[in-house]
Amino acid sequence: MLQKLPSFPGIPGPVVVIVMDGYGVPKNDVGSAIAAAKKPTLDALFARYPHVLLRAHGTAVGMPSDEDMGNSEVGHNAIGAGQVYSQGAALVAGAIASGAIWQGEAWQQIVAGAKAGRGVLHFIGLFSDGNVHSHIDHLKAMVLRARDEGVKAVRIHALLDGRDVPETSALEYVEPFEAFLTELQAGGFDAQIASGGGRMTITMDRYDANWKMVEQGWHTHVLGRGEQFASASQAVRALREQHPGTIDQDLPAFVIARDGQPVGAIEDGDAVVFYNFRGDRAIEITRAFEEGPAFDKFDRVRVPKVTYAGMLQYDGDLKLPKRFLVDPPAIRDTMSEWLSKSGVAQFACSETQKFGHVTYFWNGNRSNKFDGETWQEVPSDVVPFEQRPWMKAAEITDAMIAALRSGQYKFLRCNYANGDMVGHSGHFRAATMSIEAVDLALSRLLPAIDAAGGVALITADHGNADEMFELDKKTKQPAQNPDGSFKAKTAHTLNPVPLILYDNVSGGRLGLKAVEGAGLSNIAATVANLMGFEKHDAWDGSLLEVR
Ligand SMILES: O=C(O)[C@H](O)COP(=O)(O)O
Ligand SMILES: [Mn+2]
Ligand SMILES: [Mn+2]
Repeated sequence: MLQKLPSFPGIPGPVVVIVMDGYGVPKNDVGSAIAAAKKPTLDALFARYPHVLLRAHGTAVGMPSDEDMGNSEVGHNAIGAGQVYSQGAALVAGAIASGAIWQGEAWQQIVAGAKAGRGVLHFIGLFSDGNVHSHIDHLKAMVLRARDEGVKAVRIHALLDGRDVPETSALEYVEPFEAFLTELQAGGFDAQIASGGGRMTITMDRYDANWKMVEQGWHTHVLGRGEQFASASQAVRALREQHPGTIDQDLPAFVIARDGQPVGAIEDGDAVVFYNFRGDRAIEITRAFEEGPAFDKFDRVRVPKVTYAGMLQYDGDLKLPKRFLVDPPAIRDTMSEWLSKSGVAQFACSETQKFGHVTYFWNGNRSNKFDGETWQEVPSDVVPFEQRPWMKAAEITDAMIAALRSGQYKFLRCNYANGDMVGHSGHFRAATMSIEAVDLALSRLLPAIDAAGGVALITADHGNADEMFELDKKTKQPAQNPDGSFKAKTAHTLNPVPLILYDNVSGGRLGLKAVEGAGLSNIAATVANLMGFEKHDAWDGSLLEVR
């Protein structure tokens, strides 16, 4: 049980944490869909309520360096755990640098598995240096090590990014990598890219939103079925010509073939490493490889008997995958666990695309609930979100209002996906509308919090819609394409995020302290204090000021 604060009994009603996914605060408003949006509710919040800025990127959320942007996993982990853990990106880089990864049983089984079969080791994963789900340097290190350990053939199944890195940057990764593999071939080692496709087209679905993507990925990587090309760089060029204006993340699948035969279908006796370290978009394909005949998400046609490993364990409760190369961060003492132990009934809600963020990531990458938690998922549309920038903001709000009115919950949390999911599309106008949808939602939700005698902390997990164009490094103005159009930016930003205390119950007693270096990990303690609890010892400090 958390201890009671001696000096403050807590607010009368519930505490609500509202995460506006992808809502950063930029230094200047050039290219900010947030600045361009009509958002009277948010404007009033910033004008009239206590607020501070929080760090949401780099080392403040456990990334290797302050050059690394934040992302939903590390952001929600930090909010939910109240602590900063070294995250997958840093853990994998460290395990490679120290060599610990090669000593691990999982890597040794992968190499032994490949050698015992046809001698083929496959790597499937996101092909960029975005460092959100994966890093291409990790892939390179594994290819080299496999060669040094005597694996005969490596096949790479490359998911094109354009979402955590510039939107049409695929060839900047593919071409040097092809050259790198060609050099290795000279030594008699057979390494090739075997298949691929845009990450939003195949394989990397999340939270059961669209298993068709995974089915298509299985057909591409495992069965070797699909449109054939001679190389990955040729595939990218040809597909761009066939689908003008399509950015990397949305490019169709491709298969590399010689004489009509796929060069890297996955067969019995092969070894497979899914080299993404982040779990949300790795779980479904992992299930397809690991589950037995009861698997019913799609018809796998053929299920090769392979030695399979994930880069990390993606779900600690489901033990998924069974074999993994690097231990995930051991996230302990989360806010949900300790509020649960303190008898606080908790409600969590988002739409499918962010549902796991506000439940599984929030709870330290665990898919099981703590006692007293209720989770509500609003099904997301399965469309490109620039076509529906309002997404399910209204329905999430309905669910939150109903939960508040029920009087059952002392702590509620939700995630509005809009700024992030629409921000990733690179569509400026749609992104402004996405922020307007969140603003409208807040205008309905906040009065319901007042009616319940509660307060809200309104924040975000990282930026996205706050910078919709790549900025020229020198001029800080939007960079231009040769045809004069602006270069859209689809990735997250390095900007801080707001923390607003919406409080109409304390009569002005409550405020927020501006603390140098404060970040997302300071929210849990702030929530605890608002409820009249001391923070857990493991949590970073509270920002609540009680006058
Ligand atoms: O998975 C994604 O959609 C992006 O790589 C990162 O977005 P998220 O961290 O906000 O989910
Ligand atoms: Mn996010
Ligand atoms: Mn995002």
